[in-house]
Parts: sequence; C-alpha cells; structure tokens
Amino acid sequence: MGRLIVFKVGSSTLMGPDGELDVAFVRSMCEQICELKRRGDCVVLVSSGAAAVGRSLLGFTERPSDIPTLQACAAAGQTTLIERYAEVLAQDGVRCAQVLLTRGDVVDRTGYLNARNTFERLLDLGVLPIVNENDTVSVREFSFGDNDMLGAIVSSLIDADSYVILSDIDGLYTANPDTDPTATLVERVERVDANVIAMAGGAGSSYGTGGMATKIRAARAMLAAGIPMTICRGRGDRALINAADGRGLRTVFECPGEGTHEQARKLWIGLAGVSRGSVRIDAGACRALENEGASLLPVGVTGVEGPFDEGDTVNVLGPDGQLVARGITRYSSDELVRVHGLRLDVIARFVPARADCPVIHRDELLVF
Ligand SMILES: Nc1ncnc2c1ncn2[C@@H]1O[C@H](COP(=O)(O)OP(=O)(O)O)[C@@H](O)[C@H]1O
Ligand SMILES: N[C@@H](CCC(=O)OP(=O)(O)O)C(=O)O
Repeated sequence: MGRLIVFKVGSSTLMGPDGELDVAFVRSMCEQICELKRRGDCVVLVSSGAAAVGRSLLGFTERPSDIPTLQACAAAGQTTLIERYAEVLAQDGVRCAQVLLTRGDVVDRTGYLNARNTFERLLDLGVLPIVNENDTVSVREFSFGDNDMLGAIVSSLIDADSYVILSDIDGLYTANPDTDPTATLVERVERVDANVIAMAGGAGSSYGTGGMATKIRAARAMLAAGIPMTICRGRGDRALINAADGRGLRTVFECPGEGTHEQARKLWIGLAGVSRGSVRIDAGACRALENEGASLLPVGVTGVEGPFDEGDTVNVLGPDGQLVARGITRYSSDELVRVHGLRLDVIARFVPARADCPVIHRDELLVF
C-alpha cells in the first residue's frame, strides 16, 4: 500500500551557485516525486525559497536584513517559485496546488480541520500540495526560519508515514562540519536529548535560515508524534527515492518500536501552539513529566516568564533551560508567580478553589 510522505526542501538546496533558482534541480526533484506517485505513494512538498528567489527578482545582491524587505522578497518570489514547479510538473502530467500557512492558522481548531480537509481532498484528486509559510503575515515564524517545523506540523496534521528534510548536508553531524572537520555523521537518533541539541548549530549558507537547530526541534516533535523523520542531502543521487526507500547517507530520527503516537489534541498543542511565555521547572518535576506522564504541579515550578493568561500555551523549560514540554496553563503568570514552589495543600489554605489544580494537566501537555 502507498505511503504518505512529506518532503521539505530548504532554500540553500534550491538555489544554484549563480544565486538563481536551480530549475534543473527542481526538475530532478519533481521527476522523483512523480515516480513515487506512480508507485502509489502520496506526496506533500514543503518548499522554502520564496525569499531567495524574490531577492534575485527584486535585484538585491545581499540578503536583506530587515523583515519588511524579506517579506516583500518572499511575496514576489513565491509566484515565480510556484510557477516553476507548475511548469516542471506539467511535463509529467501532474498538477500542483499552493498552500500557504502560518502557525496561527492551525492553532485555531477550525483552521486546523479546514487545512486537514483541504490536504485530504488535494491528495484524493492526485494534486501535489506545495506548502510554504505565508511570510507576509508571519513575522515571527519567518524570522526564526521555521519551515522545518512547518513540515513537522503538516506531517502531524495529515498523519504522514514519514517526514524527509532535504538539506544541503547528509544529515546531523556530531558537530557543525563547517567549523569542526572531525565531525561524523550520526545515522540514527532515538531521543533528542541535551547531547543531540549541543551538536546542532546554525545555518552555514547565506540562504539557509534555521541551520541544524530548527531541524532538531522538528525531529523532537516528530519523535513525540511517532512519525519517522529523515535528514539527507537533497542534491544526492535519487535522494527522494532513496530516502523514501530507507537507503543512502542520512540521519533517521525514530523511536524504537511503534513510537508514542500522542493524542491528536496534545500534538496540536505541542506543535501548533504559539507559546505566550514559559515556566521553568526543577529536576524532580522534569522526571515526573518525562518518566511518569504526570501533570505539572506548582511545587515543581522554579520560575515564570510571562505575561500569560489562564488557557494560554506555554513552554516548559528544564533546569538547564532546555525545552521539556509545552502545554496549556491553568494559571495566569501573575497567579503562578505567587504560588510557584508551593504544595497544592498549602495553596488551598489561601486559595481554596486551587486545591486540586495542576499548572498544566497531563492531558494538555506534550512532553518532547
Ligand atoms: N551538527 C550539524 N550537523 C550538520 N549540519 C550542521 C550542524 N550544525 C550546523 N549545521 C549547519 O546547518 C546547515 C543546514 O541547515 P540550513 O543551511 O538551514 O539548510 P536548509 O536550507 O536545508 O534548511 C548545514 O549546511 C551546516 O552548515
Ligand atoms: N518561507 C521562507 C523560508 C523559511 C525557511 O525556513 O527557510 P529554509 O531554512 O531555507 O528552509 C521562504 O520561502 O523564503
């Protein structure tokens, strides 16, 4: 039976050495996608490159440093980018559709369901969805270069079988190979811990925005979702087919066994939720969250960074500042500043209504 595969391709891979979109590479990628579709697989492509293409269209020789100019470049470049894909795919008789998303669109439950229905219908119709951020309105996502995470969100939204990031490098190395010639390729990662995070540095080219760090964040989300993720070199020989078939140089992020397959709502909170602040927790609380699937209680909270309201999504940071989880808080930042570090029975003496209230209930908490 066919599989559902999401590919993400980065700007540094799409652009040629002359600073223009490498149409020959786009053709090779599309030919492989068409081959996979002929085999019965369903494919979604998340393509960066709008700002890089627009930069050349609008005559900028250097990467613009201000956000409005980058957004203007992305808006101008997106039309050319999608036109090239449409032209190349038409040669194989495949139609494509442009899907522009922001994180905000899928945080809202209606937006989430509408996006999922649109993807399903496009795939039923045999159309290739080509996804990018709607850069005009998503400044925060844009400046963080988050298409790696957008691909992860799309993969979880459509419950993909596999997520493949096509990069300008073979995979995750033990250190940034640009600065450390002794670095070696890591072939398999089962857990994104502090050690793995420490390996990943920023982007090496003037086009790439997130570097390995954003790919590792995406991998952590995919491990939580139980969707295997691969990073490989997009320009490698038959890279897409090889990645789909589990061959070639690459890094695979996969849980042993079946993976965790978190509930859809938790995944949605953890992946799509725009965080309004953070709470820092102690080592004991970290262990309870990670090993026992516990709710987060005020006693384990050591610091609060807001402002946020009850019902907002917040990041949960471990003692070393590392992202441990994300969830929906039942306390505002003002209230939590007053009660953090206290046991529930102590809190109940002066706020009886909080006698039994965790900061984040385990059903609304995604532990990475
Ligand atoms: N540990 C690491 N392993 C591999 N690459 C790394 C590492 N740390 C930093 N990098 C950099 O990340 C780059 C890939 O990210 P990026 O340039 O953003 O590409 P893309 O356009 O594919 O998103 C690599 O070319 C390399 O310069
Ligand atoms: N949405 C932006 C790209 C953002 C991004 O994540 O870029 P990249 O690091 O090249 O995958 C664009 O199309 O230019």
